[in-house]
Amino acid sequence: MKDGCEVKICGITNIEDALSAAREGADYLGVVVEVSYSPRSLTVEGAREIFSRTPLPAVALVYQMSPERIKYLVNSLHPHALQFLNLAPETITWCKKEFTELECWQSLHLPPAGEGLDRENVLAQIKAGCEAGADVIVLDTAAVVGGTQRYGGTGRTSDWQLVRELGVACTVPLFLAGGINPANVQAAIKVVNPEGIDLCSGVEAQPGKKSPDKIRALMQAVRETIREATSERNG
Ligand SMILES: O=C(O)c1ccccc1NCC(=O)[C@H](O)[C@H](O)COP(=O)(O)O
Repeated sequence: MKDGCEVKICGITNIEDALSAAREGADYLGVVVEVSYSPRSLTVEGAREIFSRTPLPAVALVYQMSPERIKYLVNSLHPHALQFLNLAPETITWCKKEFTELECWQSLHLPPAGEGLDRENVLAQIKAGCEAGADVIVLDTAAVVGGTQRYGGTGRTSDWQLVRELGVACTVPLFLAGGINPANVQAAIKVVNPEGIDLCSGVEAQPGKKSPDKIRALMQAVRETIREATSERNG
């Protein structure tokens, strides 16, 4: 088990939730920006208060955004990182040249646990993201929710044993996402041993609104898992 596990609380839609994530000790927050299929999506203008007031490094999640709009977003919000929801090796390479301080995170999607997976295809995507210069690979679950195919915020877990195996191909930090909540986070960390976890619906009171109590319970469980692993390692 690694020495720690970073936590990104994603799908933040308001400054109160951003401050609550910071208070409870999260490492990053994520804001979905101009992604039409997300119920948690904000416009660049609507996200301004969160990015300007949060004490945490803030990640802007985008889907097929044009280079012009990316420039506008970066110059308006000054995010710590852009997270690409579609496989975007060329955009990552361009961003790293254009904005030298900006981190680029790449989301990749797996089916829910128990559904078939094209292993070689996922490995090729991990390789493409890493070679393009991604700073972090996020392995998330894609699933049909309410009759619609969704690429994030599904509340569904993937096959974590498989994620652990696929993660070996990552030459950059791996974050696990998809269906993580206070009740299963210990198992998620123990099975996958990721550098970080990324979660959204598992700490919500209702869609789009976080529960401070759930964030606290999640963070306590993460700390407990790391503490146990450290004391086991030290005998
Ligand atoms: O949260 C959303 O609504 C969302 C929609 C479309 C793409 C990404 C989205 N969220 C991004 C995240 O990074 C979530 O933390 C990740 O998908 C895990 O979500 P969940 O299964 O709800 O924990």
